[in-house]
Amino acid sequence: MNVFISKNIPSQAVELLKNNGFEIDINSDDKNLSQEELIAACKQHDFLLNIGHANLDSHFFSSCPNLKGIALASVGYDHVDINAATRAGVAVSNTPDVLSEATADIAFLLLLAVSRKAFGRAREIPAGEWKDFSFLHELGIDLSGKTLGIYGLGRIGYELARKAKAAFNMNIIYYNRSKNPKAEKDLDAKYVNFDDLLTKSDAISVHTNLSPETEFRFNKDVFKRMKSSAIFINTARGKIHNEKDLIEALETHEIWGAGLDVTDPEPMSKDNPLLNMTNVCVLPHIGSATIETRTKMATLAANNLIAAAKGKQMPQVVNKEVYG
Ligand SMILES: NC(=O)C1=CN([C@@H]2O[C@H](COP(=O)(O)OP(=O)(O)OC[C@H]3O[C@@H](n4cnc5c(N)ncnc54)[C@H](OP(=O)(O)O)[C@@H]3O)[C@@H](O)[C@H]2O)C=CC1
Ligand SMILES: O=CC(=O)O
Repeated sequence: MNVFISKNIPSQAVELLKNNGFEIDINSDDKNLSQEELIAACKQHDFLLNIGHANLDSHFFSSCPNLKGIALASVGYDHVDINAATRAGVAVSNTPDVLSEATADIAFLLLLAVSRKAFGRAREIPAGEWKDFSFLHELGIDLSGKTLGIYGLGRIGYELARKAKAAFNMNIIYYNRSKNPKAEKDLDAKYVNFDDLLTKSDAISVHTNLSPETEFRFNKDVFKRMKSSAIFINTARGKIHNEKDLIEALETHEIWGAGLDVTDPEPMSKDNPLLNMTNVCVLPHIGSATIETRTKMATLAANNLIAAAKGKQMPQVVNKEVYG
């Protein structure tokens, strides 16, 4: 069995694959591969351990007839045409749970940083703008006792809610398509409709997957309905908010601030106006980027491939129907 690994991963996961009899080829340049480069590599391989969000569509699957399984080193799989994978007989797995804490930490970091304008204030130092102590210059807002609205209270949303409750005693409200009884019991989270989420939250954090229903859900009309003192956080996918509308909402003070770990496109242009706003923090998609979490993600992906190579169901398979 051979596997193509599309970027460098922690050595523990590579060793695990080797010890289980895999022949390994790695894109050790660590550069993003175009779809044609990925196809050229996968044509020769039984399995793909995929890092990153390159589009794996029906053209990809029909061009790689030898491929038997793909282990994604991500929980999100909006970049994969799952129906095309199933039609091609390719099992696809992802990495749920192991990255929930780390990603919630980044949402929490953004929430706190935006509330205190930390990135904007830090930029004053290298710019030579920190002249004197000011009592009223660019003040932040407190989070304690405020209401955190979670759009998509699943695995990561739960971890953020838990942290916000423990650290700031925030009231948690949330909107999903179905209720989350564990969050209601553990955290006293209250289920609300989407309109109440917008009008009652002091901060809204997005944790849904990207889908046709969530794409551009946060747009001009939605930002208008939020409190003018509200903070918008998105660590899920850049396409869930409309960036032009977000910029306008910030410029016209329809909302108070924003924190983003995800943008559309990625990377964001270095000239993007969001990067110069004092009430905005943008990070380069680092939700799961800790040594421990990336090691767990790669190991989980490797274990899925090991199961597949033994003819077993991948434990974290996304398209179970591929097994018939
Ligand atoms: N920044 C980063 O580095 C990272 C980003 N992510 C992103 O975070 C996303 C969430 O991950 P995770 O928490 O594990 O996923 P989960 O599936 O556990 O949670 C997603 C939640 O969104 C809700 N949801 C889905 N569709 C809708 C909808 N149309 N309207 C309202 N709610 C909806 C779901 O509830 P229900 O089904 O009841 O509606 C569920 O509670 C990933 O898909 C990925 O895109 C993940 C990891 C790292
Ligand atoms: O964006 C990261 C993921 O795991 O999904």
